[in-house]
Amino acid sequence: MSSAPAFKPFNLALIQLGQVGTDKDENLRHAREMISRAVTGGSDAHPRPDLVVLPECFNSLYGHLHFPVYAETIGFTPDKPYDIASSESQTVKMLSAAAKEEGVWLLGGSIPERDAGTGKLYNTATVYSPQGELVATHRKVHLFDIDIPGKIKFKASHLFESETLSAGNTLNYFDTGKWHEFARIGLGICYDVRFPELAMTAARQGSCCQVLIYPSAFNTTTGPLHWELLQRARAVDNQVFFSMCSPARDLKQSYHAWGHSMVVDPMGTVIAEAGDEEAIVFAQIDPKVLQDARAGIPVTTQRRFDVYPDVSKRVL
Ligand SMILES: O=C(O)CCC(=O)C(=O)O
Repeated sequence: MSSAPAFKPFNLALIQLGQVGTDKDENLRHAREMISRAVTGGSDAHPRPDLVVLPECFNSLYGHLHFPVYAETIGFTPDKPYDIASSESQTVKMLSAAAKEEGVWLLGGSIPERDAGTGKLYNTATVYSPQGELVATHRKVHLFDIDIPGKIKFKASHLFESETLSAGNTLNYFDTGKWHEFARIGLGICYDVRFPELAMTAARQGSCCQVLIYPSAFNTTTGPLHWELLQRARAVDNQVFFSMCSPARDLKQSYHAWGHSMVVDPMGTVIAEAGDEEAIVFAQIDPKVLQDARAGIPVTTQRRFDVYPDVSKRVL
């Protein structure tokens, strides 16, 4: 079991990125520009962010036909230093430089990744320290294959993720250690939010994350139904901060993202939310809200593992 990590107030910025098109260089250029804007765009109401987040699949069009074309080899091994200079990934190099130049923690959304050993493709999130180190990755664990008759069919359509992607098989978090330690942050990607066990394991005794952040890209069918509901549910049932960062909606592309990048506090209150256009959403994360939620509604000490199993028992 991990010891309880530090949790201090910090500022979060979600980039609801627009203009993601066919040109990867242009996608990266625009993302870089928006990272700068997020860092300098604070105000009295929204102080300079400590952590900036990009959405799912931010350097590529979304869909299984695009993943092999845009995929990059990352080659990250947990607990081993990663050499950015010899990375084969153009996107990793850009994100590392951006984090270092801006002096900010960066959860660099997700990108299609090709594993150098197996050749398999993954939907992978990467995280950078303000020194530009690649400190964590998360390969999407649950692939997005759904079929709602008459509404939306990703199964066997050009968007069906498992046509080309493989599922990750590890749970991941990162600590904002060293010179400015503020939280332990659990990772997931989009459809992962539908599986409460993943959030539960990250938030509870396995790792004690206080904040869970999932780069995402819901759509205009399931977005209005479940986007907010799922985030508030994961926040309340684990008494943690929960956030998903979406691309902006672009009706010129075949995939219409829902937008509404959001931050929810441990009581289930939506404390920040975008519309559907390009935007930067700022939120102040206050540990006292988590402490008060857990003190006032002490489900943590009231669970009845003599009646039902503790499914979060696995230690990350
Ligand atoms: O779960 C949903 O409704 C949407 C999931 C999704 O868009 C994704 O995983 O990319």
